[in-house]
Amino acid sequence: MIAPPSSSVAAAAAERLAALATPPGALGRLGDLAVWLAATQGTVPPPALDNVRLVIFAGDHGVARHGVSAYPPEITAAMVRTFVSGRAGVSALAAAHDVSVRVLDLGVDDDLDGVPDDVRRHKVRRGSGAIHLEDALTPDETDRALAVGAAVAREEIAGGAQLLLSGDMGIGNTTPAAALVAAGLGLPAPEVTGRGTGVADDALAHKQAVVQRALDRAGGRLGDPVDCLTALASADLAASTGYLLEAARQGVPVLLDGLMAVACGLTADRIEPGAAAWFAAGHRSTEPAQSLALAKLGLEPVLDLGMRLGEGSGAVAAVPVLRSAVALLRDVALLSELLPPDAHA
Ligand SMILES: Cc1cc2ncn([C@H]3O[C@H](COP(=O)(O)O)[C@@H](O)[C@H]3O)c2cc1C
Ligand SMILES: O=C(O)c1cccnc1
Repeated sequence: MIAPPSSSVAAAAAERLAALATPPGALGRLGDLAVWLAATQGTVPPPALDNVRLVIFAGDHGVARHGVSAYPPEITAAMVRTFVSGRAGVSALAAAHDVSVRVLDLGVDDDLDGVPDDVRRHKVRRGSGAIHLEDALTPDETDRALAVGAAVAREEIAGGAQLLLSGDMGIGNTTPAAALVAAGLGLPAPEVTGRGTGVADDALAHKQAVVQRALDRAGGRLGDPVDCLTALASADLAASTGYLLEAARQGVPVLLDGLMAVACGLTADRIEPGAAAWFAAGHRSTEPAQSLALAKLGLEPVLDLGMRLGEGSGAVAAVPVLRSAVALLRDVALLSELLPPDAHA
């Protein structure tokens, strides 16, 4: 069981919120976020969020060669190069909101020649198994990927991260992510499977069948979250899970993104219950499994913009809202400062 953010700091933050020169409740969810951020940072008011870091976990998925995505797997390596050159969707958002971006290859099916060593040196394997036919990983690869993710979280925390974000890149990855959510929630494939990059109706029906075959193949292992990573996930999703788990263990808050981040967050909370108390949800994705998993974790998304990009983009887009919450709890006067002591109602 992972210890939750400090309840005494949360109480002190709620007291300050109630004393601000605003009507009670007038800040809506910004007030709730400010209290949560204060509790996770351990101080009232919380510090300005100057050090926000995104790590993108990249990898290929054997299932992507089986008609589950609207795009070919070669896009994965091409997008890793695009993150490195700072020209992806999430790069634009991160630059606009002063969020650092680090991309790591856990399982891209390409050598990524010429890409910086920090990106390449975390590779666990080239491509993960096609989950409807075989396990994604060996148990040893799962353990290694979890350990890589945890080590990366510790590195980012040692670098001063006040808030961590995780992003994903891997054509086909909405299929294993949906399977992880189905396993965690005990739901059948049709309820969790979405269109990902935008597959048409016939491909969606096929994708549902693929997810169901993967769940049936995993069988008795669905109750064990680490076994689920081995059977149903991938090196990149296992590493992302290890990263989220370690952030929670270290008491550093995480802003989750879309389906992949939330599927990994759900898996992290299954591995060590209580992890989700350190997570907030950046946005609501169009993928049904993401909303189902958020509901299970008790997380209400900050934004609901119809986004379905991944890469960490929905989390980065929500960072200014979290900074707004902090600014209010830090910088607004107290009602008691406005009025002489005997003028209170
Ligand atoms: C150009 C491009 C950039 C992306 N950036 C993130 N994704 C997103 O789409 C993929 C998941 O959807 P599916 O399971 O349908 O393949 C992942 O790579 C995810 O990060 C992208 C997809 C494409 C095509
Ligand atoms: O939920 C997401 O983040 C998502 C959805 C579709 C495709 N890529 C990512």
